[in-house]
Amino acid sequence: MSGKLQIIKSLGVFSQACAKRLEVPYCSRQLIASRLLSTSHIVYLEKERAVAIEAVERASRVCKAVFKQLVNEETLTKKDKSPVTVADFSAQAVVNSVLEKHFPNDPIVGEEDSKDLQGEDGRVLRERVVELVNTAVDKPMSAEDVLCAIDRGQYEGGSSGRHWTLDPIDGTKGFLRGEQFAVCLALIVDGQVRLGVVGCPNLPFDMSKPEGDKGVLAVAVQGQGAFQRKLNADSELEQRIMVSNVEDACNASFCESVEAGHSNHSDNAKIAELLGISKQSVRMDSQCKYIAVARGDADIYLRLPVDSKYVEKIWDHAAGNIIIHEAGGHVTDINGEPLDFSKGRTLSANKGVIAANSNIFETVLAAVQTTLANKY
Ligand SMILES: Nc1ncnc2c1ncn2[C@@H]1O[C@H](COP(=O)(O)O)[C@@H](O)[C@H]1OP(=O)(O)O
Ligand SMILES: [Mg+2]
Repeated sequence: MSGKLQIIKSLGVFSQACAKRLEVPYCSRQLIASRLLSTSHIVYLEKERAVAIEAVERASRVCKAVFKQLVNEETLTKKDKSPVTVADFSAQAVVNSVLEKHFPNDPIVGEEDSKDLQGEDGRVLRERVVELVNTAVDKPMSAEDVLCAIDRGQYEGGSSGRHWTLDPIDGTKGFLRGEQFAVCLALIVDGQVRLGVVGCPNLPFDMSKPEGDKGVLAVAVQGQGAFQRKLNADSELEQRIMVSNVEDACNASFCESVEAGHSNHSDNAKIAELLGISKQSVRMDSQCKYIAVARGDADIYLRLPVDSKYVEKIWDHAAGNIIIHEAGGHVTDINGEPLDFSKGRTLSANKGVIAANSNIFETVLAAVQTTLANKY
């Protein structure tokens, strides 16, 4: 069989999904095939994309169930961190077991390990996690299976081969406040992020209707654009998302961490002043900020260091980074360097993060560098 024919045959299983993303009606397989053949990278990572979406949707369902309980539960004070801990471990076990089923040889850099769930000290937490995980997987998992699944996340990362990186709940503070949090999964190949999926269970689907449907799944594969769909909805319909087209930085709006301990609010304020920005900044926890910029809800994401010691982790940025790029935006650190995901579990070659649309990026970077001159 010729190479061309082989590609067309292999299109059978996913041509409908591709049609959705190409924004063409689901039409003849031949038409889709001709489009795919003319841009052959579009078929790249199709299975990985589908599996990552499934994993993030399952884990998001688990997190959302705990989140709802936490928000409604009167007996739990928000100071009790155990619900988010249970959801965090459970989400990592669920994602890792989905990945293991489909890609048993792929290592995973995950935020959590099973230490706190071991032995008699970890028994209560372990039992709660095992029960929750079993609400979200097809095949029952024993306590041992769950601990093993969590510990598949201990890979050290690096610059060669492929691995996944997972933040099972990014924005735990937002989760506990009843606000934004995200399940974030990315695939890194030879040090480059190729696929990112972010599940935002509490983010309005349409920011102009903040009280409308909540739950967004954002996804991007390198070279294929960024998309959003409703999280855990019956429909798999996807909408292309794009960064804003603001051309003058003074008309832009900032998106920043709620936590002043994660990103320097006072430096952000100085930069806003320098750029002539008068709009109030949007404060939000987690990688939801990347999604807000990727779909034009805000124009600039600044994550400025609060001290010289903190080193960012790859799971906190990989998925958001590719989604911004594929939505037409730009991401670098405060020195204008691309985020380097080849250094292991951390972004040890970078300091801080700046994301914005391409029109204003250079102006924003210059303002950041003027403000932070010689500080880090
Ligand atoms: N000093 C710090 N600077 C930047 N990020 C931090 C710092 N301390 C913790 N974080 C991380 O910020 C992320 C949440 O960011 P955001 O404010 O945007 O929601 C978490 O993953 C958190 O990591 P950890 O979960 O290990 O505490
Ligand atoms: Mg995180």
